[in-house]
Amino acid sequence: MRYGHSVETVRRAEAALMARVPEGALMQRAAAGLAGAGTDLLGRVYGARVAVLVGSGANGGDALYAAARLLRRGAAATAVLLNPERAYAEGLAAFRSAGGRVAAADGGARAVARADLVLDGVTGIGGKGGLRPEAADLALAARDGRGAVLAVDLPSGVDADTGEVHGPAVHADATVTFGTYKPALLVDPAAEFAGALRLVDIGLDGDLGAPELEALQHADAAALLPRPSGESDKYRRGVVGVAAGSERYPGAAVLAVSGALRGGAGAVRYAGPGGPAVLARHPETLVSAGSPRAAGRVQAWVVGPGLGDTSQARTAVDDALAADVPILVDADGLRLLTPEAVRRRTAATVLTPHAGEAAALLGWAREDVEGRRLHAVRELAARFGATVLLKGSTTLVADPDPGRPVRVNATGTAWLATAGSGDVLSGLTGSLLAAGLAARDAASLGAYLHGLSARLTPHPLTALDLADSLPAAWHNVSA
Ligand SMILES: NC(=O)C1=CN([C@@H]2O[C@H](COP(=O)(O)OP(=O)(O)OC[C@H]3O[C@@H](n4cnc5c(N)ncnc54)[C@H](OP(=O)(O)O)[C@@H]3O)[C@@H](O)[C@H]2O)[C@@H](O)CC1
Ligand SMILES: Nc1ncnc2c1ncn2[C@@H]1O[C@H](COP(=O)(O)OP(=O)(O)O)[C@@H](O)[C@H]1O
Ligand SMILES: [K+]
Repeated sequence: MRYGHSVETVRRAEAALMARVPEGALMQRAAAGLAGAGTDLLGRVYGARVAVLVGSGANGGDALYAAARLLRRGAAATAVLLNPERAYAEGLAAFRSAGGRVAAADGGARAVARADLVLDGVTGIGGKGGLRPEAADLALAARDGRGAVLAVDLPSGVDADTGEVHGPAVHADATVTFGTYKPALLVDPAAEFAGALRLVDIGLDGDLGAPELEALQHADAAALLPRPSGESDKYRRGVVGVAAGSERYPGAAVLAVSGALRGGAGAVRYAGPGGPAVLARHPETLVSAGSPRAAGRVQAWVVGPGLGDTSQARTAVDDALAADVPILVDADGLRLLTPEAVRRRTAATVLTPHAGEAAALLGWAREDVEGRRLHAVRELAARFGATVLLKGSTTLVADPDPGRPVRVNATGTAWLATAGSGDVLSGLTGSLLAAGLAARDAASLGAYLHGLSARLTPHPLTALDLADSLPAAWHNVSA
């Protein structure tokens, strides 16, 4: 598992560790990691030009010490001090004694424009609000300059805990972060500013408390994959019901079923008007034309993709909500439910909105959901008392228990932004529910396999291609 911790947790761990190690040791560990990453970006340090953006906190101190290391290896470095009286004094002294220059008050942008490498040490976990104007100007100069931009701990200007970005921020090619990931490095829009991530171990692990965020890694996904055993038969493996598609949108039924068939359940029952289209593509499906209540027993229902808003659609949603098995509600299904109906349920409910659907459920503007994804997904989970998978450039899974870390999916790719790929995800995740996974595991494993499958599919991909690559994603995870 990869973890993201809040600023408060990091500060507490840092204080506990600092009490046990010599003064300055953590900053030296940070600076060594940073100089290593800078070296990798530069390729050749000797003769390279480095610009160092220095705010008035320890983030600037890290950058100055790292630049001192690069100076000793033959680089030329210029520091741009945002607040000359308050730059990290010991770091500045080390930088100067290694031969570093300080830019004149108006020479910062020029130093940045000419640099091969820009070290962004304006703000780290101490940053508050959007960048101030002078810092914002330097962030823009770094973006427009020719050199690589390496952010120290976080790209300056992003909100460490929420992943929100208010105004200009440094757009980094890479970020070196210390001790643990911060939520902003894993959640858009901030994560977009961070570039490639490198975690430097500064010895914080033992002192870190509970994380805010966690991201499945291959081994975690492998451990969750349902596998048939000697005692398995198709019913014991779990049967997933799919109530999706309509006369108008029969394709959604086909796509949801194609995901469901590759999710580990032993059988897929389809209930609704899309039966002929489903059978034409997937003859192994158990098809009935009526509502979920009239279909046979299942261990989980998927309801919503392409349902429309007819009375038949409403009945399908009501039936699924009334079933005493885990359900996943997506797309049109989300428009047809109320928080009360979801809260009344005793079995698990997974809601899978994209930003527009989440906005409608919350009564927010879509941009607010996209700008405040962590807040939105937590708020939805709390209001509905359900597990919520919020789709988009970052996929997040929040549990109704607010004490549990939000899961963030690291496998996604923008190639997933293709019509019908969400239907495949619904079927897949519902199938994992039917196979017996807990709601947050099913949702986060579903997102993991879905993203991985997109990476294994030649581009540009279609939703059906994506479903066809799911077995390869399973194999990739379990190999
Ligand atoms: N955790 C650890 O274990 C370790 C942490 N380490 C490092 O320490 C960093 C945290 O250092 P920190 O606490 O000194 O705060 P930091 O991020 O430098 O920024 C604060 C300064 O920025 C300013 N400022 C604020 N907002 C601003 C804005 N919008 N626009 C412009 N300026 C703004 C604000 O200035 P002021 O408001 O006071 O004028 C304040 O002085 C951490 O990220 C990591 O790099 C490592 O050394 C290794 C061990
Ligand atoms: N920019 C992006 N980066 C990564 N994944 C994306 C991006 N845009 C969309 N996705 C993913 O693509 C899928 C789209 O689902 P959805 O919005 O329900 O589309 P549809 O209704 O057409 O099936 C989701 O899994 C979502 O997370
Ligand atoms: K920074």
